[in-house]
Amino acid sequence: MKTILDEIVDQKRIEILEKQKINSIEDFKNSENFNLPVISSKASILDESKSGIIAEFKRKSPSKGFINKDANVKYVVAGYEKYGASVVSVLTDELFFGGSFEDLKQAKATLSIPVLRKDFIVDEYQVYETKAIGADLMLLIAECLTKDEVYNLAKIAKEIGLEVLLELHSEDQLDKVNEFIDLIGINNRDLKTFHVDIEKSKQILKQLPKDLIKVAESGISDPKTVKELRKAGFQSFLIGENFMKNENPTEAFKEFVKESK
Ligand SMILES: O=C(O)c1ccccc1NCC(=O)[C@H](O)[C@H](O)COP(=O)(O)O
Repeated sequence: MKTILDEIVDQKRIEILEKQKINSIEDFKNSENFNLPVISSKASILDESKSGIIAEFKRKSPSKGFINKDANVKYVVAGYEKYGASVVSVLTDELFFGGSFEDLKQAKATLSIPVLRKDFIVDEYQVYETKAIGADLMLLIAECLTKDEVYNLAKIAKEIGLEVLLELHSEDQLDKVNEFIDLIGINNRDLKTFHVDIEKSKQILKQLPKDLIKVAESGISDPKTVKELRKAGFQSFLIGENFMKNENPTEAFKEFVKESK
């Protein structure tokens, strides 16, 4: 039976074929943003004046449906930066997450901290596209890529100046880590069942390469969990729904940061 992740990846491949009729990789290389320097997420996360949190702008999700459909991207991300986010993550998938390139472009135009393109990257076309829309950091999800695919996509990303966050969900994906990866995320959410288990992050942590920045991802809703995960060795925390489910995500973020110190 097809999982939601399979469905998302199938849809991505359809979208790529359609997009290739409109823009080529050459077009991306000639675009305005392509040669602009990226802002380093590694440096921003290691900057102790910030919270270590990668705060996410997320309108809806397959696990929860609509979260905050009409949120104002500029307002929300400006608040994230003001109250101490290290990086802002923006969903760019439209069908399953209600995101868009426009959301990411508006976020980028508002912020001086790095922006993560949160999407399902399965083809080199999307890597060039990620740079062209102005992202600083790109996500690769080990669960939907082979070891060779992770290697090739991350290598291209590095060649064009992007930083790469590789997301793992289990120990058996550790062999997909390579020299082009900058940050490793452990996703607490099983992308097949949507079950969230915070212990997942801690279990895999000890086996991760020492020199890479470690990000605990998904299902974090209690500032105490951040304290716990920081103590265990995580430097960063990717959190979306817990802020976006509020009418004012910025206020929720501000309070959360205060309590997670
Ligand atoms: O969020 C989902 O339902 C989801 C389903 C299938 C694939 C990916 C999914 N989420 C993407 C993410 O990585 C999360 O948005 C991110 O880690 C933040 O999680 P949360 O704090 O739980 O919103």
